[in-house]
Amino acid sequence: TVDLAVAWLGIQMDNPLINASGVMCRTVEELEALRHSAAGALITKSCTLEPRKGNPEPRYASTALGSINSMGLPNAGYRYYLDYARRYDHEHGKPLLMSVSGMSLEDNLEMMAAFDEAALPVLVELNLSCPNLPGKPQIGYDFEASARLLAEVSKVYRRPFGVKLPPYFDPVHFGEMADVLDGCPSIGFVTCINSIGNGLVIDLERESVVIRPKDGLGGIGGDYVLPTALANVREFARRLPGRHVIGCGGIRSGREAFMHILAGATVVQVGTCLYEEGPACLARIRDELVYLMQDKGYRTLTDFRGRLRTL
Ligand SMILES: O=C1NC(=O)NC(C(=O)O)N1
Repeated sequence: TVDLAVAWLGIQMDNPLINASGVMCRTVEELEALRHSAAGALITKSCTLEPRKGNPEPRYASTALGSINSMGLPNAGYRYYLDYARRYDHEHGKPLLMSVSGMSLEDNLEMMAAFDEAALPVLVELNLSCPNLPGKPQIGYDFEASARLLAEVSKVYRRPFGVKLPPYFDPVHFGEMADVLDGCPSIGFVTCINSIGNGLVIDLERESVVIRPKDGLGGIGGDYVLPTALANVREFARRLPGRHVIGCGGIRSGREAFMHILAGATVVQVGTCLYEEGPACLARIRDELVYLMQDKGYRTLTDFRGRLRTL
């Protein structure tokens, strides 16, 4: 028999699959559907201080190989998600993670202080990587700003938390961001990766872009991003041995889930595939992972986590 159980950062999951923040997690109805799915845990849509409508539509499109999105952080505001977390049955339910993505340092500090005050048994994932706010850079690409933000947040949020990172594409950058995170003891986990920012998908028949915001630029997800996601998981897992890495990017079957864990991920998040296929994909991916482990003779995730061979 295969055992998919994972215990990390004080939470217990019966399988390593979580939705990627932003997918199927903006409303209580969506979160409840996730809670009743095969997900081992669930995470809320990145919240801002006040509710946001987000970017003008069309702002999401799928392609044969994945997706492009420029949602623009549409969400009900942090109080809505904090309220859901207050009413949540943490004792008997699946672990609840909360994503926070303030529009400014002050907004992030105000929200994180409120989460600290609420003292709920949730894990917070601070989003450093939304690529879709016109005129706003991804904080994760500014190492000083990231270090300052994490130092300030650690003062108002006195428990371990995580960060959602953008993809990096150069060992120098893996090293610089790992140094920033190494210098922040509050960081218990890093989620690699967010979408690959500012891609452009073209509709050949219409000779047009496919989403309205930013003249068609948006975050890329799906099959396109798997190699980049795996590299970021492996590089941060190597550089931050005492922290957990959540793998996200390109998972659509047990095979990619296995690869992320082999590369060092403790647990994984599913985005584009969940958006396109719906919550049933989580049971399918979970079962595929079990069969793959059986074929390979593994009984638990620790039997192969982080054991990617090099040549
Ligand atoms: O962090 C984010 N990543 C994305 O790919 N899209 C959303 C968004 O645009 O809200 N945010």
